Amino acid sequence: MAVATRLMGEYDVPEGVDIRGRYDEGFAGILTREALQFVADLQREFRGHVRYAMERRREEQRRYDAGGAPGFDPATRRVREGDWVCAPVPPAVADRSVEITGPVERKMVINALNSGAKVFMADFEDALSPSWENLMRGQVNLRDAVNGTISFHDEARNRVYKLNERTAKLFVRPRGWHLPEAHVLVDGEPAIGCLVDFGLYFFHNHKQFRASQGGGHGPFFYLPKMEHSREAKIWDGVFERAERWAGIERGSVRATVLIETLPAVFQMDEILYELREHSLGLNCGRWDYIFSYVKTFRAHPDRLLPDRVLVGMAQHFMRSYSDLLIHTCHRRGVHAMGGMAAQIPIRDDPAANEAALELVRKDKLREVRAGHDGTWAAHPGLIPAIAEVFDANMGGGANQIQTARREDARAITEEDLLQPPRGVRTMEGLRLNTGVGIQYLAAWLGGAGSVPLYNLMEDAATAEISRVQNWQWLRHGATLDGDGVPGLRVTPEMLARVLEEEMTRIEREVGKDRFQKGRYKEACKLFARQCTAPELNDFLTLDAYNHIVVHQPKAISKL
Ligand SMILES: CC(=O)SCCNC(=O)CCNC(=O)[C@H](O)C(C)(C)COP(=O)(O)OP(=O)(O)OC[C@H]1O[C@@H](n2cnc3c(N)ncnc32)[C@H](O)[C@@H]1OP(=O)(O)O
Ligand SMILES: O=CC(=O)O
Ligand SMILES: [Mg+2]
Repeated sequence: MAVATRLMGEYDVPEGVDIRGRYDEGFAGILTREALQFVADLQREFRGHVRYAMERRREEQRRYDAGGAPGFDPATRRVREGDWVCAPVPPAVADRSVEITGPVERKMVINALNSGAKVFMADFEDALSPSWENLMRGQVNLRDAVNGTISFHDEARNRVYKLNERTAKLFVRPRGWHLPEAHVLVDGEPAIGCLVDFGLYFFHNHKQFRASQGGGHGPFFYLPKMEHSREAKIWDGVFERAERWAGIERGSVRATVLIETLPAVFQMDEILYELREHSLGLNCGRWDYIFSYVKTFRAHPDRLLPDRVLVGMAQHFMRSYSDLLIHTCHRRGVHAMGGMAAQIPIRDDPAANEAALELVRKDKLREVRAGHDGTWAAHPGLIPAIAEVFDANMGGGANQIQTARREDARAITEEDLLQPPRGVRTMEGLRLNTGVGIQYLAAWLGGAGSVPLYNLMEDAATAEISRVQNWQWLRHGATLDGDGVPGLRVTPEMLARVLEEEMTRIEREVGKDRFQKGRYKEACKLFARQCTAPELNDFLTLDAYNHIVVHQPKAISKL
């Protein structure tokens, strides 16, 4: 009988699975044979559906490129007009007034769970650079967090971090459908990243989570970047498959879907319908939504965006999206979550800090008055101010699902949702996009997926806006109409000059040493290539991902 020999320093994998990431004993506790079998089964069952859904995305984009636009689908009118509701919200998460988000980094996980927020969304997505190390450490951190054993020793400060008695409820955001996981091969192909994230987390945590956090429900998830209800249907199938495997009740797993692509705003009822037994509502992912507006209309020169800083929630198309999302969720009996204000605390300047806090308060006041049931905080320092605004304006309830029906939003039309944002385009806008884009990418290549830049939080979604806006302005030779210089158009020469000047400025700001040690030059090259590509690439992180994949050679010594 043939006996498979496992080499020392090699993961114990089931048939058809190959792990190409670094071996680590801690990671091996996550990448067990049984867990990998579960992940491989998910891949095999759903990869065909995902491939088809991605092909349909490309097909739709070709239609938009030919002059079309997204809209409500006449074929699903009955779903939109029907009187169905989603499964009731589990009591454990009825109150989600403040949710903190952050990457799955060990200290941050502890800080976020202790932050006083009702929910912590642990992020494998916009806030994480998906290197093998980050992903696997993230899984270890989440397992330890769910088990309640997580701790962290900050040696520099000689401070030990542990969980408080009361912690936020954990939601996990896996990557989007489009991202592969190059370190996990199933049947010779890179795995679908989000099924690795979901599968490993679910496998190791479902039991403990339901007992300690979910009150019999859970685990809970956030689902990013979907464009169509068929993609939500795949997730529904994944959840059902996981529930059957675990022998738990159908509808235990719950998820909030981010509405953060322009096509998805026309599919909100349909998305909730597909997930109606597993739904925990929708969230306004405003930053990716802006990115998606540019991407969807990349071939439409009449829809050029103004400066990034001017595309806020006060723009008609953004307000319409948030209002319709609230109406849709409340009609279906689930949470309508608000989004992320980009401001973060400014430690060394009290006046600037107060001004930033005031902007956050204003944004949150708009959200709660509009009817949102909760919102996101990027930083623990913002939680008291955000909680105060929500507590004072939610009428004493855990949420506004029954009290803020927003029937007026029924009148929102396709034109409202597509109306181009207003404002000027400036050289300063081009510079800011460029400087932020390069610095973010340099951080991402170095392993940090969310960073503070010029007192704002930047992550993959905000960086995408910078990239696609530069691309759009260049592609269509946009006129910079806010600088008082008539006829100033964005050209390849202008962008090349701005790239060079921004690199000089970044070097000055971060210092020669950090500049040399950092990955700024590589980031600049990548960012420039993305901004000048003849065809707009779908995702910055897809191109950049190749730069962070590290395949390990096979181990050599025997067990
Ligand atoms: C578009 C979207 O998708 S939004 C959602 C995705 N983006 C995010 O989740 C961004 C989350 N925020 C962050 O990552 C961070 O706040 C940053 C990178 C913007 C700033 O982080 P820092 O520079 O570390 O901030 P700062 O130095 O002020 O941190 C102070 C303390 O707060 C902690 N902290 C800051 N943000 C967070 C957070 N989101 N969650 C948990 N802890 C946090 C830090 O770990 C630090 O802890 P310590 O005092 O124990 O060392
Ligand atoms: O994920 C959130 C967003 O705004 O993008
Ligand atoms: Mg997003």
